[in-house]
Amino acid sequence: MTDTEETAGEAVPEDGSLLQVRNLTKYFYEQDTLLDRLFGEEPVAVRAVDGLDFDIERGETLGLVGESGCGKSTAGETLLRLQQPTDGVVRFDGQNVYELASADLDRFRRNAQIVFQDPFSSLDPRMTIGETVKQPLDVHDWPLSDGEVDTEASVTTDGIDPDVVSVSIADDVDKIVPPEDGTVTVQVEVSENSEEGRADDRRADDRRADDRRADDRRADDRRVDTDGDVRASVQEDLFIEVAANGDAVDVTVTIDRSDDELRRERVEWLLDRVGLSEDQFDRYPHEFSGGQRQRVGIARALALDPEFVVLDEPTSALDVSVQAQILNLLNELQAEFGLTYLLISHDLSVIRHICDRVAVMYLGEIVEIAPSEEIFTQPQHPYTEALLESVPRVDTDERDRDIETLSGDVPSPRDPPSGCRFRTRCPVVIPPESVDVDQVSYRTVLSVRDRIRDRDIDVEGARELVGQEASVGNVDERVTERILERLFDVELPEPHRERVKDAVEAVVDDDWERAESELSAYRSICEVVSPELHPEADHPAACHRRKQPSEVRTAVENADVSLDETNT
Ligand SMILES: Nc1ncnc2c1ncn2[C@@H]1O[C@H](COP(=O)(O)OP(=O)(O)OP(=O)(O)O)[C@@H](O)[C@H]1O
Repeated sequence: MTDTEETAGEAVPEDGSLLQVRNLTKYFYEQDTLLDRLFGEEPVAVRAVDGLDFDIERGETLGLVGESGCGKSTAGETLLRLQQPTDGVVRFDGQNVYELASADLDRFRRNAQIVFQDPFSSLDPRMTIGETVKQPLDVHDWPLSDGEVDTEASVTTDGIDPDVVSVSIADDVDKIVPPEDGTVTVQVEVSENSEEGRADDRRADDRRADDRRADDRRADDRRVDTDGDVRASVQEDLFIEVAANGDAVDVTVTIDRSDDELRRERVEWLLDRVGLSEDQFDRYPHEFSGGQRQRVGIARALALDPEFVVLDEPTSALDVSVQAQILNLLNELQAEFGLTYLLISHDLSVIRHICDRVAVMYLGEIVEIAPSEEIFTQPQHPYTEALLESVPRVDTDERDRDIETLSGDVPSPRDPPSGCRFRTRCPVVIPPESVDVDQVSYRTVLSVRDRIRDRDIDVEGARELVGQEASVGNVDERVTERILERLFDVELPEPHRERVKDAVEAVVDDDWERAESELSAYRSICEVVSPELHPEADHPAACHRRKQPSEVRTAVENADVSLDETNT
């Protein structure tokens, strides 16, 4: 059975990972309206996410890093099923999330949440922050009671014959007490009531008259009720009533609050847990700072007690001084609630602060994935090396690294470069064996060649300029020289300058095909074969200079170009 044929109900994780992503692909189609089709326009695919493979272990934080526009947010949203994938499978706890329906889908939606980048626009200004955090609880009808769950009492007695005690537990206590193996067990203690207990009981009665919900609690954090000589207690968030009738003792345990009251209690607890205060429940977002608003966003994401949270640039809209506080909070919450995170960020210093492993993304693809420290100390992909240039150095070894910085913009995902997508900006493109050339000259020749391919050389403009000059001699030769001057400003060594000159002469002759063939010998394996992540490598990098899967090596061998081993 293939991944796509898999049934939603199957819960068979391949290993212990919480999340398994296989070939996750998301294309957006432009020029795809009815009108476009009427006018004969072809749909254009924006390849935002193009075949991602990774796992996230339980309790782990995986970082997804890359420049703006490389597809990080689309990946995060697609794996949460906020966007429909074009292809691929995401298994959460062994289940294919794209095939989930009804109750399974609801469970996934509760279990997998997102914190958005911008705490200013992600909160509704008309809702109080309490309402904002409470909204997912309302939408999912929290707290949930499962009719299949059994309830039972575990009764301990002191001075009371256990045989005379009868305990009734409300069916819906699983809204508060989590079941284990399909059963909720409530610990009930029944004992003789002491003088001290009676006094407490009278005080509790007085308080109950004022506010039963909030104050009916004793110092030992248990709910207590007494009747005559009998005292019964249960965990503090449940309500207990005891009735001593002759020799019989009847104990009833209920929840005693409406769902709405329970939701409010949870929101107050969450606000407190993220460093805000329950008193702020009725305040509006505009009364809060950016950091506080992001705390609200985090409380909201945690409202339904998820296992997995996508953190999409959670600190990039915040002042640097506040960023560390939010990252520390996320760390604490992860430890407290056993959360698993996917942290999306363009900022490697944020990634370093919090991630166990890092996946580096470029133009819709993962180009390197490894434990966080290895990414920072032994980057394998030239793109990762270039990204690291923007991060302040931590130790001397790293300070001494000698790496060229990243130039230019990320190419359009509408028409990504062939082969290695990074090769148009890569400082270490591999030349063919037959071409002995330094990297700067090689990249210069390639850029001339690409302009010839794109017919992007203005011969007429050069002719006009030459026509205005008062020089003598062959016009075409002067036009060629003029174009060469404009195309590059480095001194190209021979024979490369001569070859480029021949190509430009062909352009001036208006023979673009001959021009292309003059430079065809410069074709790099990087533009012919796509490098891949080796599935068995500990630290895979999608670069021809690194260990490649056998199918890539075969494609390289079969290609018309071969790797120059001296450059690897
Ligand atoms: N709805 C859409 N329609 C068409 N193209 C889209 C759509 N959403 C995103 N894209 C394109 O997909 C590519 C990836 O965008 P995405 O927002 O996922 O990148 P990113 O790495 O998260 O960048 P940023 O940090 O700037 O959000 C971009 O080129 C973007 O323009």
